[in-house]
Amino acid sequence: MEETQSSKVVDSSVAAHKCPWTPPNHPNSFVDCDDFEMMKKCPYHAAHLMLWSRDEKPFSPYRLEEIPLPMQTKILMQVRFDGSFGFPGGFVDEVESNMPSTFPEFLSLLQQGVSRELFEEMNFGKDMRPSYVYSCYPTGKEEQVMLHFFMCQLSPAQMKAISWCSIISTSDEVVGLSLVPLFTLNDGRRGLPTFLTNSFAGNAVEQLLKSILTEGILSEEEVKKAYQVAFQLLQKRGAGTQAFEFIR
Ligand SMILES: O=c1[nH]cnc2c1ncn2[C@@H]1O[C@H](COP(=O)(O)OP(=O)(O)O)[C@@H](O)[C@H]1O
Repeated sequence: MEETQSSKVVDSSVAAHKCPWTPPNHPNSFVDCDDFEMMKKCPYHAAHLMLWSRDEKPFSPYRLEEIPLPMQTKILMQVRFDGSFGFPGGFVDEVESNMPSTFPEFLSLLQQGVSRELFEEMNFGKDMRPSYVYSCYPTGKEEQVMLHFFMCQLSPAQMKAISWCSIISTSDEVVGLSLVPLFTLNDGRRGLPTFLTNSFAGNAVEQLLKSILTEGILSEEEVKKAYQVAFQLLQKRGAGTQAFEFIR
């Protein structure tokens, strides 16, 4: 099909976040989408948000002295009611019931939706305007959900405040908060590889890895290695590779 220039979303912030590498052996294929005409045709839209911060001074989380390089970055994920990990966010009903005609309006609704979800789930960030990263959809599903991903960099103080805010949140969809271990310990498996063997909602693991790469938090080599070790760990457990067969 021929693409017209107008149907393509031309947005420099999207190009800036293009992932240089897609995880191999990705059993669920999620296809990147930057075509607004296609987005408009999709009946369901969900938006999720990665909150992260960069501390000036490196720190060793969990008082583990064996961490080869102390962490400087914190990435927040949540443990959902179903036991899987994901980012704050959810379905954005506003775009489903009233699809705007332009991409900027559409983005603005998604931003409002994801901030509203964040506030509901974590009691934080009501008026936040997070940056758009990219959109994609899962293939091979009858009911199509377009997944839109946003990021917002917080100050270290805001990041600290979040855990307090979430304690008083009344949401029953979130059962815990977690920082992502952004290191691999000397045995080559504890840390990020082990974290990646958890179950993740939607394409959260891909969103996480893309963000780590595009923000230069870890090198491509480190991310690839962690992903490969996680995959081997799951196979060794005889548990298949469920963590990579994302939950919808
Ligand atoms: O962190 C995430 N990243 C990507 N997709 C996710 C994440 N969490 C949930 N999803 C997917 O987004 C859609 C909406 O799920 P979610 O549980 O967030 O919505 P809800 O809270 O509005 O019910 C589902 O298709 C789910 O698989």
